Amino acid sequence: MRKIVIAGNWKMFKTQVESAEFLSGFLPHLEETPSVREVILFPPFTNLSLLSKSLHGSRVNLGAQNVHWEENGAYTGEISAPMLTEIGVRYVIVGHSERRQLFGETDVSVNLRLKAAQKHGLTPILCVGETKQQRDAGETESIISAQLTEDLVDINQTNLIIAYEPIWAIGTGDTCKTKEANRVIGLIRSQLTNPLVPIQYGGSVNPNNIDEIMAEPEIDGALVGGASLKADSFARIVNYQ
Ligand SMILES: O=C[C@H](O)COP(=O)(O)O
Repeated sequence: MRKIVIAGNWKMFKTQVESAEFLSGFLPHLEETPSVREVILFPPFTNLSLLSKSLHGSRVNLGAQNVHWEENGAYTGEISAPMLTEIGVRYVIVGHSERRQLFGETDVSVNLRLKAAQKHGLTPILCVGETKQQRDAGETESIISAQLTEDLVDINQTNLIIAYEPIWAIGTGDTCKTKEANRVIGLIRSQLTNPLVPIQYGGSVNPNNIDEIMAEPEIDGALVGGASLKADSFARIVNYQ
């Protein structure tokens, strides 16, 4: 059985006060959540310590939005895996398209980050996906295949989650059709050596489309941006039917 993983990526949103407000609205809803669903929050780095304490004893896991491959060094603005594990972080997003497009991360550095995460016992969520231009040119499969080939060199597939995030669907309200997301996720799975790797869909997931998305057989969860910022909205997603 593959794991179901529902994750909220807060990106650069929420102060500590706002995070605490979110938790007081969100956590009570988890009493209804089936225990097989893994729930993860990815706040900004500045909120990790606070959430680590607040989530202690709850069923919500904590994740970071990125990790550097070195354990320490002169890398201004970066955070290392031991710094994250020390405060109770268990998951990390690697290769998000915003990191690739806005901050110049490459498949080479994505691979290094994945290795560092795994070496220190973090479970990475590797993000892959195509742009609108690439999709229109019929390049979806080849782009994703190339990303997987380069990103997964020497990566242990027993401690890995993948998120298929078509870039044109992120933050646009233009969700990928569920059948199409299911098809692409099936293709991703066919390229893996471990058939049990959970593969999420991400891109304009919201309370109105989550039931349909999760009804697809290949889709093992969701990586949610905007709709994870409000307690009621993310609770409805986590408690999909
Ligand atoms: O990491 C999350 C994704 O980028 C999706 O963001 P979104 O749900 O706001 O489209």
